[in-house]
Amino acid sequence: MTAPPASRTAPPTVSVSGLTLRYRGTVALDDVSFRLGEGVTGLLGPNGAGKTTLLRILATATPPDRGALTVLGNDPSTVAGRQAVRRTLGYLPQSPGFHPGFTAFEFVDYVAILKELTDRRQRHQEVRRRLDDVGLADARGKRIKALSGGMRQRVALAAALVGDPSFVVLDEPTVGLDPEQRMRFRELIAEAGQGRTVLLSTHQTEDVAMLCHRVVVLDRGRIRFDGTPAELTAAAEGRVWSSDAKAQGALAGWRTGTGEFRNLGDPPGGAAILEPTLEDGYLMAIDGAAEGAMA
Ligand SMILES: Nc1ncnc2c1ncn2[C@@H]1O[C@H](COP(=O)(O)OP(=O)(O)OP(=O)(O)O)[C@@H](O)[C@H]1O
Repeated sequence: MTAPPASRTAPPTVSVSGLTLRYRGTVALDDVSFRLGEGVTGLLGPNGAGKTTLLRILATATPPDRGALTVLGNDPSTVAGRQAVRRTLGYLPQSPGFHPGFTAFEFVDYVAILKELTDRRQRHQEVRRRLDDVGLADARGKRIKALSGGMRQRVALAAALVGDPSFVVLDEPTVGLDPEQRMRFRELIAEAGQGRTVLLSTHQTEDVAMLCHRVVVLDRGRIRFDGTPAELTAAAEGRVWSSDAKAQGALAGWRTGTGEFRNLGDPPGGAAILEPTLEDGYLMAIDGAAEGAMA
């Protein structure tokens, strides 16, 4: 886990209050409020929790039905505010929507043009720099359709970081990557978090444990936890135990490689208590089982 940035006491970059959004009958976000400052914050939640919806609102791609949002003091509900937010924003969406015929350079350059980097020479320099940073210096001229999944993700990250945005929104950037690529991505995201506000949506609790100074857990459109990864892990303290057979009444329990069962929930008296992991804390949060510690 990275140390909290020194500027944590600085005013928040992003402030969200009472965000609510429905899709016909589905409440995707229900009265969501939080603040983000410098550094990498993880956003964890199961499928359908509302993560992408929240990120799309933060990236000004979708307006909320209700609630207020400010990014570096700008209000995206006005046209001028939206433009100001977009100038300070880097967004890696869940499906980056590449034009497969574009080269890596052309795609990042296209995003740089949308970000209003008008001076051609400076823009091209910036595009080369971002592609170099993600290790794609030799693949600049390659067509996106000829790149591997991991390389495409790196192009998408270069596009998110072009123009040096202050606020970076990453929607599951490590999905589908092999362990080595994920490690490389962690380095890049940690670097991106230096001096910037980064919100990282992921299903990987390991990514959060290794990268984030803070974690927000979203489930069924509501925030279930907001704190440090250590606090989320501590929420499962005394709630994980081992047994020879699957424990009755456990929230979750599975046989591990040693043949013993690892159980999560309310342990029986005398149970062999195990050290919790961040994933245990996360599972408790989404089961609403550790209510005292939850938001
Ligand atoms: N365009 C849409 N029309 C109708 N319902 C939608 C739409 N987009 C999302 N939803 C619903 O809103 C809820 C939140 O979806 P969202 O994609 O934000 O979740 P998520 O946490 O990003 O999920 P995942 O981890 O699977 O990507 C889900 O119930 C989803 O089915």
